[in-house]
Amino acid sequence: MMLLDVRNLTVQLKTESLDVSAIDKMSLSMRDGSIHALVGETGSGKSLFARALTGTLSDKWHVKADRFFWQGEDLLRKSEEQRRQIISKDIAMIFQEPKLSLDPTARIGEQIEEVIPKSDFTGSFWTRRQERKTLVNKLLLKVGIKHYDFCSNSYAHELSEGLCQKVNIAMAIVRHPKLLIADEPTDAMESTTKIQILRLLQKLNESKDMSVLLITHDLESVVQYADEMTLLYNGQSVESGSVKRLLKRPFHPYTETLFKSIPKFNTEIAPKSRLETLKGSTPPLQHLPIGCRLGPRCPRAQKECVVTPKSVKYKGQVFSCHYPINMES
Ligand SMILES: Nc1ncnc2c1ncn2[C@@H]1O[C@H](COP(=O)(O)OP(=O)(O)OP(=O)(O)O)[C@@H](O)[C@H]1O
Repeated sequence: MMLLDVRNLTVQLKTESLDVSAIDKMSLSMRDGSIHALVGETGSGKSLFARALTGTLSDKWHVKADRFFWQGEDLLRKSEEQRRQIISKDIAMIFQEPKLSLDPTARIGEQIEEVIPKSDFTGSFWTRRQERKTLVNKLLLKVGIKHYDFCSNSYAHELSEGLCQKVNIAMAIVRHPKLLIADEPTDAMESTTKIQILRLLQKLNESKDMSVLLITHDLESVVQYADEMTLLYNGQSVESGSVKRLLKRPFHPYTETLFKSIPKFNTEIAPKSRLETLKGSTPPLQHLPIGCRLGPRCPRAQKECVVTPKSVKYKGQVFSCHYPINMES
């Protein structure tokens, strides 16, 4: 079943000097129980998309979409309040820089206790204190923290980044969300900690049947941990589909270049030769090209590319390009 189906989501920034679509008709469909990666260079709009989904953008951003289905339910037909209730019950989010998400003035245990729903406490008033402690310890154990007493008695600054991210995950799963949005959860972490966090998310996905939207620019993690991916360039969805298929046969030239820019995925490259990259750099929000935003950097761009390409579904993948590659095979 489809967990999430968003079509043509646009996020506009309207100020006195600027009126621009930071996200331009982006679509994303996610299967229930999957790990879906949302991939894109820095500034491509990954976090904006996540915040638009969860309704946490400020008033200067204007969000509209043609379709927003959650577990088969049309959320666009609901009132804002109903939408907020559904989303806050079913979707949780963790962020990069895990220490900043925690309160520096409270011990970890106290912070976790605060997010445990009252309905989880079943004992009498006199046993509450012990019950709270047991629930906190159980949660910490669930995210792989064996020294739970030490952890719950500490402040965020006394713990490592990896431990703080595990605490954030513990707090996020306390209400058993259907979807966990992990916004660059391992950014700037050293590789062993990064693997621990990604494995934990994978384990929770398998054991708790919790879907994960993994926001990242790290393609190696995507290939290892995600089932499906959506690739974003400058606020436009480029291509989406199963990670394995996209790696094997991308239809969009941007997807191909991105995979080829990583030596591990570019087996044809001769020793000491240059890795493939696109010329130029991503334009700022104030100077976005019209039509396909990759146009000025794309080796296959032609006149037609000044018109935004429509999404095409082909062999299980969805891509937006006037001149796709690998179509004949
Ligand atoms: N509060 C804001 N005010 C103005 N522009 C913003 C704001 N937040 C984001 N943007 C712009 O919106 C675009 C998308 O930003 P976003 O943070 O979603 O990118 P991202 O893909 O998540 O990048 P990163 O990987 O660096 O987190 C960027 O051009 C960014 O400069």
